[in-house]
Amino acid sequence: MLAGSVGDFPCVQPHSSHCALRASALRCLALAPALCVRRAAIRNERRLYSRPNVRVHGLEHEGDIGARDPFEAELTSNFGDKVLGNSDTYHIIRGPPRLKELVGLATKRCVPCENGNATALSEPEANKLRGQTPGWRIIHDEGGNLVLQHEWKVNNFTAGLQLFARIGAIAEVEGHHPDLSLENWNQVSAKLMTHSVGGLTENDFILAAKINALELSDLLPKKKQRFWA
Ligand SMILES: C[C@H](O)[C@H](O)[C@H]1CNC2=NC(N)=NC(=O)C2=N1
Repeated sequence: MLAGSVGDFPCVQPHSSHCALRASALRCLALAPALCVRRAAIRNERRLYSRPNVRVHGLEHEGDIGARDPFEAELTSNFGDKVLGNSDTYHIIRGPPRLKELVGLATKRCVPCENGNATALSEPEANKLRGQTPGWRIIHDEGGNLVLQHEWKVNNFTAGLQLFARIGAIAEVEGHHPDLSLENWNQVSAKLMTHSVGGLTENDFILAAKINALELSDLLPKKKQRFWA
């Protein structure tokens, strides 16, 4: 009575459907281990492919897709100016999407600083604001005053003049103006300082952030997008 396949088991009840039910239940039981193994394999496969295996700073953050706020050390170390390889490659550290709208420098307006109410920022204060204006660096002019500078290599001389025009339009709206130069036909430089104060004020960083928000891709050579985090 015990030998053979499931179908050989005698039906102990006269009612044939009960017998069929019992036989199919036994068949399922017999198949269960194989089904369990298969289902576990599918689950495992899905688990492996459903979580992006993203490595951030040598750690594996499951589900973390990458962008993060800059660390304090990166901000104060002008990280953006010291990247390896192509030093003028854009490394955009993306904060939470609404951060810029709420508190970003680009949303602020320059304030008139003729009435002596503005004072020049100290170098540490300037360095802190510089962290919000990637691509700009702080240099000293011949008088030792702090200046915020950005250089672009544009496609051609005409692109340089167009870049002047786009920067000039913002400067006129804000009532705050950079010193612009176009040399060697495709090297544009913008230097920002608050002349009435003889140093850097928040106005300079606001204008720099607004210039950073300009769409300039049509004026600049295509560059390889590099991501670091
Ligand atoms: C009257 C006018 O608003 C002032 O002269 C503005 C014009 N643009 C300016 N631009 C800059 N960079 N510094 C200034 O002090 C300044 N002053």
